Formats: sequence, C-alpha cells, structure tokens
Amino acid sequence: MSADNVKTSTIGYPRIGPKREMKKALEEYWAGKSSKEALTAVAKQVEEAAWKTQADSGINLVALDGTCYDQMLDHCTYLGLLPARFQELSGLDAYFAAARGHPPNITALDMSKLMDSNYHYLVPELTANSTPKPNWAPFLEAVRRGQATVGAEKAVPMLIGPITFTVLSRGDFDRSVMIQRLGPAYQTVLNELAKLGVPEVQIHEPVLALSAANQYQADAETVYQSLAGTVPLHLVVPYDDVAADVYPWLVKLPVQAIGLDFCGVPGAPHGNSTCQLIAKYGFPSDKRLGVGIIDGRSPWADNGTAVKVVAALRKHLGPGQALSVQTSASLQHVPLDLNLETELPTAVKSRLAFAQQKLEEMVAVKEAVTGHAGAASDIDLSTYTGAPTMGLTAKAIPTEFFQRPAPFAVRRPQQPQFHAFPTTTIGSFPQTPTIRRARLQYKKGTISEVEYRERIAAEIGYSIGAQEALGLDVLVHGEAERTDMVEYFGMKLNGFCFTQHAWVQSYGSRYVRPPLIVGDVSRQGPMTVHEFELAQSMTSRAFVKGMLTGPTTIINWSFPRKDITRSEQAFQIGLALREEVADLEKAGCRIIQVDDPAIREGLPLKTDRQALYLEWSAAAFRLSCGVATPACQIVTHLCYSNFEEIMAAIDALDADVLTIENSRSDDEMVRALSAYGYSRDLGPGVYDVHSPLVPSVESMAAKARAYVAAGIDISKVWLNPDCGLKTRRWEEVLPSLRNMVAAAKLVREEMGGGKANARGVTAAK
Ligand code: MET
Ligand SMILES: [Zn+2]
Repeated sequence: MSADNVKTSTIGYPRIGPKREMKKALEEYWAGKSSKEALTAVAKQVEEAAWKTQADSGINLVALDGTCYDQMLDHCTYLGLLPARFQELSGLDAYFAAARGHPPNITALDMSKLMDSNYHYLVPELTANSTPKPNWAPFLEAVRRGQATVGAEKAVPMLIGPITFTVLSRGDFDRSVMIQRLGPAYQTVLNELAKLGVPEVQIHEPVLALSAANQYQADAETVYQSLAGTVPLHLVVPYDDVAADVYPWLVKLPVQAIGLDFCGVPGAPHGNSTCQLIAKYGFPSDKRLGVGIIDGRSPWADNGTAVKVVAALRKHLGPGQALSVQTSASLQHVPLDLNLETELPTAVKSRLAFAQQKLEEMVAVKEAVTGHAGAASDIDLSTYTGAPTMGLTAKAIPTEFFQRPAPFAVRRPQQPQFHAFPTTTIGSFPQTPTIRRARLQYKKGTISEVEYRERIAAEIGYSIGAQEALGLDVLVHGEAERTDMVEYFGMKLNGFCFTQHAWVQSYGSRYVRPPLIVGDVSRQGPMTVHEFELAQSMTSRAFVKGMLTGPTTIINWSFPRKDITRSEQAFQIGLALREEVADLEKAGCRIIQVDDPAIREGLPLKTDRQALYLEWSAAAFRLSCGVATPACQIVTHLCYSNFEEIMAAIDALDADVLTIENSRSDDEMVRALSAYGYSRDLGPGVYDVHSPLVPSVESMAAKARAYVAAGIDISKVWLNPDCGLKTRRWEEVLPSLRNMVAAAKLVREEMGGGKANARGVTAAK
C-alpha cells in the first residue's frame, strides 16, 4: 500500500491547555478580573498550540476542534438556535448565560453526558418553531486560523452533524422536520469552506452509534444527499461500534470518508464489532475508511494490535483504497501529555499513552503498514472484537458471597429499630478551609502525620457534636479525611495509581483527574475503621454509619484496565470492600452505607448490552455487602440521575435502605419506586444540597407526607438530604438539618406514633 493512500487523521484533541490555561482564563473572566479580549486571546493560543502539536507530530489531517466552553453550545450559536431567553444578551454574554445562567433569573441550558463519556455537553433547547439563523463567521475565522497554523492541506474543519445536534436536543419538535431545516444552514457553511480550499470537512454523528440509530436512516439519507457535492465529507461515528442494522446503509451515505470506532468502551466485555461488520458486508471501494483503532477514551497505550487490525483490514479493501488511521473518539477524553508525569512508576508509565503520545502511535501505525515489508496480521476480522480477557476472580468466587445470609424480611427485625421517619445524612459534612489547610500543610510536610490526624479527629468531633445537638438518629463521621470518595479508596487499595497533571475536562472549566487502575485490586488493610471507631467513641448515641464507596462507582470514576474486563475489576474491588465491611461490623458498626451513585452513568449505549452491565454491577455491590450479618443494616446511596430504567438493578442491590436524590425531581422516583413495588426502606432526599438555601420545616414535612401518600410504607421512610454536604458551609448545614429534624418530628406526631407502631415500627426513643 503506498503511503499516499494511508493517512493519519485526528478527530478531536484536549482543549484545556497543558497548564489548564483555559480554566484559569475562564474563571478570571467570570470573576471580572480580565477582559473579553484577554479570554479570547488565551482561547486562540490554546487552540492553535493544540493544532500545531498535532501537525508537528506528523498528523496529515488535523481536526480543527477547540472551544471556549462547549462545542454543542458553539453550534447553538453558529446555527442561531439559542433559546429566546438569551436573546436580550449578545456575544460572550449570551454564550456564558447559556452555559452558566445569568442573574437574576435567566437559567442556563441543561447539561447532559455526551454519549456514555464523562464529558457533559450543554443540551440545546428546540421548539417546533425553531428556525436556524446561521452565523458561521466565528467558525470560519477559526478555520482560517487553523489553516494559517498547520497549512491549508492539513486543516480539517469539524462540525457536529445535523442528526446528532437534533437528537441530543431537548424540546417538543418533529425530529425529521428539524433535521431537514438544518440542512440549508450546513450547506451555507460547506459552501464557504469549499471556497477556503479545505481538504475535507469532518461531520461528527455519534448518535449513529446508538441502538436506535436505524430509525434515523431516512433523515440521514435525505440530509446527507443535500450536503453532498460541495466539499469532501468525512462522516465520523465515534463512541461505539455501529449496530449491525445500521452499518449497511451508513456506509452508502454520499460522503467521501467514514470514520468508525474500532475500540469501543475500555474494559467492556463485548469488545467492538466493527471489524466483523467489515468482514461481513465489506466497505465501499470509493470511500476512505477511517480506522479509529487508537483508543480515544483510555490512557492505555496500544499493545501492538492497532497495526495488526489495520493490516487485516487492508485485505478487505480494494487495491490502493484510501484508509486513515485515527482515534476511536476525540482525544478530549484522555489527559494531554504523559511527559508531564514525573512520579509514575516506570513500569506503569511505559504502558500508558496520553493524547500527545497517541498522536505518535497513529503515525507509527501508518509507518508500519506503509513500510517496505508491510505489516503482517494474524487477526481474523470475522471474529475479532478486541474484547479484554476475563480474569479468574469471578469464576473463583463462591456463589454464596454474592448474597446476604438471609432475605430482607428476615434481616430487618434484627437490625437497628427507630421511631417513624428516622433522620440521617448522606455522609460528608462541610470541607472547611480548616480541613483544606491541614491537608495542604500535611502534603507540604509543614505538619506531621500525627498533627494532621489530630486535626481530622477534631473535625470528626465537631461534626459528631453537631449531629448530637441536632438530634439526628443515625450519625456519620463526616468524611473530613477524604478529598474525594473515589480517590480516598484508590489511595488505600493496591492496584491504583495517581497522576499529577492528568486532567480531563468534565464540563466547561471543570476538570477531573481520574485515578488509574493499573493492577489487581486488593485491600492493604482497614481503610475506614479508625474513623468509624473514633466517631463512635465520641458519642453515646447508638449508631454511627460506616461509609464506603461501591465498586461500580470506583470503576466508572477511574480509568479502568483494558486487559481484563470492567466486571472483573469490579469484583476485585468488591472483594476488597467485603473485607472492610467485615472489619467495620467487627468494630461494632451496625449500619454501613456503600455509595454507588455512578451505577447509572456506566450503562452501555447499546440496549442489548445493558443487562449484562447491570447484572455485574449489582453483583459486585452484593459481593461487597454479602458478608454483613443479617443484623447489620446495609444502606446505599444513588444520586445524579433518573433511575427509572434501572429499577430492577436497584432492587437487585438488595440493600436494606436506599437513599436517593429526589428533591428537584418532584418525587418522580418515589412514585416510580412505589409503582415498581420497591419494598425496602427508602430515604428520598428532602432537600437539595446544591443550593445554599435553607429549606423550611414545612417544605420537608410536605415531602415526607408525599412519600407516604405515594405509597411508601410509613415504617420504611427515612428523612435525609439529597446527597453529601461537603460543598456546603456549616452556616447552611446546621439550620437545614435542624429544620429537617423538626419536620420529622412534626410528621411523626401528625401521623401518630401509635399508628406507626401498628404498622410495625418499634419506637426507639
Ligand atoms: C456523590 S454521592 C456522595 C456520597 C458521599 N457519602 C458524600 O456524602 O459525599
Ligand atoms: Zn450523592
């Protein structure tokens, strides 16, 4: 294969800057400390540096991505489709109002996770009357800068396609009508881009990787027909393999190149079927195949299979047919540069590749397949999925480990008993400046470990005292020793590694630094027992809750391994947590909460892969808790989303108490759980922890009444906030919880202790 026919193409790159320049620039601008000009200058510089890095690394086709805040929001402005409430504002004011809201009363667009990534985009709002009024000038200006930076032959403009824009929007409108209405707006920009002499234009249509994508066929055919002919188009479908019923028509769309995902979700047991689809149906000889074989969503290096897959694909393409080596998804999902990490063990570092290193991998793959000898391949495409191997742990775990020793009905009478509407919190209390200072000083070495532990103990003491004074029924130690609920456990377990600079954009100016799972996970020793014992020793109240993070949440908020499945890793974590649960109970803990708030977000895009995921994530949870005796009450906590689709999985957790985020959803989940017949204890959040407002007694009493009215057994309702309180201040927390306890007392009296007793509640105090 001649080198001319093989290219390298990027489809997106980190846009936060090597030193998080965008975050600083945005936050200074929002704080009124810098000008629009200063912000725009940083944004341009970060963008151009990223494009230049890609071109300098030898990439042939550089996707001109980059954004001040979010690309979907950019498209709302290019297309002139910002909702009416932003129209009194203009330029960057309107833009940031849409991103973050504008005082006093203009609310922001909603945020949602992009496909199944951890990146949140701003959700466009459309109505039946939405009509594009395109203004592509800022987009074209960026393209010209891209051309000046990397040369016109390499600069590839990148657009979110009309189907994806529409499908990912919210509102009451006809999808097909809207897609066709967008067609002319896209035609306008393609005409302009043709005049600029671009080699091609990338159009990203991730929604074509959804199970439901077959329903978009007619819309896709019509709109892409209308876009054909002005400039070569490269249709990119990242984030997963396309469904078998979509592939045959997708590859016939009138575009010149189609970029597909050959990697899928890191650690997913089903792998990715793109190779098999190509082996089965072939690939049109007049199009370039974009081989997304370098994993855009995982920081692990290619292990040598990329060359083999590309070499095997060549056999299915026509002689001299064009191909491009690319990433499976935008590299925005991985950290920027491995070279910034100076403290990672060499054995780990040598197996990693961040965005910049992935550029080198792409170039190396291209060189290997175009080299003199060409590359050999032992891969049989018709069966190849690239799925990780299943380790041995799951098979070796006795089945009884996955269940509690007795069913809920038998467990509950043996567990702690309370009056009706017992009160508790979700775990964390304010992370005060004092705590942050102590942590910083300890990190810098200006205070000793003993001193640090004493300061944390003092914080625990304060929160225990506060909870006693408030009259809460079940206390927590407050999590002062944890910065983050996943990082804390990662640091205590074998098998995790932490980076210094490996930031990834979560949304806007908010970046996260996920831990890496680099080896088999196991427990070194007790992780939370000391804090539990300390807290319990400080109170004469009977119950301090143990507080752990569940296996699926640890996996979903980390970068998992790719050599074994995510489920295997979840079971390893489950076994480690199991030892902790056993130790907590031994230490006298009778109520243990295992938070698994991220279960919903790992749900696979493909509907036929969801059941397996839900099965292993619930199993890993039960593995963690199954060791608890029937007398130990297991609590779980879920937040962040709508759980209606995964009700059966929630039930399968077999937790004794479920606490859920609820206050903003108008009790939707409570009614759904009741309709489902959920029969265990339930603590739907009575107030929103994201708001600094102090909720009134009456508002929370009304919630409690509504739960009972919705059909939740009065003897099983708990009152608690929506989530942890670590981002709040004590000045807000104390009055809020005081009101919550008062609300509990009010409804308890209203509904009558006697009545509650008749339904099986044992009065505790
Ligand atoms: C995102 S869920 C948080 C649960 C944790 N126990 C906390 O209270 O912060
Ligand atoms: Zn939560």
